[in-house]
Amino acid sequence: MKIIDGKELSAKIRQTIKQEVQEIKEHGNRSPLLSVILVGDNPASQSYVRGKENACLSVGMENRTIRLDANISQAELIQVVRQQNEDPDVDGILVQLPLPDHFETNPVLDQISPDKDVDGLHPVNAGLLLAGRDGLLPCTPNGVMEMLKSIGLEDLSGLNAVVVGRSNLVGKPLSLLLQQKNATVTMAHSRTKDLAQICSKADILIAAVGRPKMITSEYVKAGAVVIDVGINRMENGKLCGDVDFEDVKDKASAITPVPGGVGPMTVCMLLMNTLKAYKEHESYGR
Ligand SMILES: NC(=O)C1=CN([C@@H]2O[C@H](COP(=O)(O)OP(=O)(O)OC[C@H]3O[C@@H](n4cnc5c(N)ncnc54)[C@H](OP(=O)(O)O)[C@@H]3O)[C@@H](O)[C@H]2O)C=CC1
Ligand SMILES: Nc1nc(=O)c2c([nH]1)NC[C@@H]1CN(c3ccc(C(=O)N[C@@H](CCC(=O)O)C(=O)O)cc3)C=[N+]21
Repeated sequence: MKIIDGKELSAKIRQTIKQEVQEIKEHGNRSPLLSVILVGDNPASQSYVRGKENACLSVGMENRTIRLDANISQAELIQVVRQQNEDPDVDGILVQLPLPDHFETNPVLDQISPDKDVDGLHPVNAGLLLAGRDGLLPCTPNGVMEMLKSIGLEDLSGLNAVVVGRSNLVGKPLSLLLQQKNATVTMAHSRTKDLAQICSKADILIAAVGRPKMITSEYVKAGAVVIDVGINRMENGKLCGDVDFEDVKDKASAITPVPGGVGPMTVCMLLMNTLKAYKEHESYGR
């Protein structure tokens, strides 16, 4: 069984991003800039945002974190998003989710200019993905595809993929990307009947649910590739995936760990999207 090391793979990809950023700056151009908007003081969100700041630093990109009080209004938050849209130095805008309860998420995300939507969550980018056209892809799904590519799974013709979870952030876009690569995709969710039986037909099994260790060996076909997107914080403070790693590892042909799996790839794809947005911005000479 092979462990797909997301930390190692993301470090490798970050290295190429770093080189490109360096070349950009050596030619006297401005640096790509990611702007992260954090509302409130949710500890998990704060830690993710620090992770994004460090990632930008590690590749020499500029980073701006806008920390806002949890009590600001929806209108005030939208004003901040608009300022970032209008700022020509800003290539990428990310509104850290979840927002505090009194905000409506979709109307806020809808305000992000699609060309700066490095999370790939704006309806325009979601629509481009659905249509199989070029746009900014959501980071976690894109990171999973990179992990599959790294073990030689690029064309998925003839393979069955089962994605457990159908969120707009992960399950739904990932299902589309897998299908684009010619996998035969099943999207499973909380209303799915006989989940274990369906999962056990998968050559590629993806867990994006948010239930610690729910995927045990009975869900897994011998030799399957198992990708664990879940990030669950346990009472002891440790992170745990949706897959019961110890139980599944000897049955799978390849498996991603948590931590050190999909999480670091997500952050890496965010940098890649910011660089992509930068290139688009520069070539259109705004
Ligand atoms: N590694 C990373 O970078 C990232 C990790 N995550 C993690 O991935 C996980 C999923 O995130 P996200 O998609 O945002 O979560 P959501 O809560 O938005 O979606 C969860 C999905 O799982 C389904 N589900 C819930 N319970 C079951 C069940 N018992 N059996 C089958 N399906 C079930 C839900 O079904 P239904 O639609 O019917 O409700 C839903 O589609 C979380 O642990 C999250 O922390 C998220 C983003 C990035
Ligand atoms: N607008 C928005 N976009 C997101 O992409 C987004 C979000 N909001 N809100 C929360 C989720 C979650 N998410 C993670 C990113 C990195 C790790 C990550 O790097 N995890 C490390 C461990 C980090 C640690 O130790 O805490 C790992 O798995 O090895 C995890 C989870 C992005 N999300």
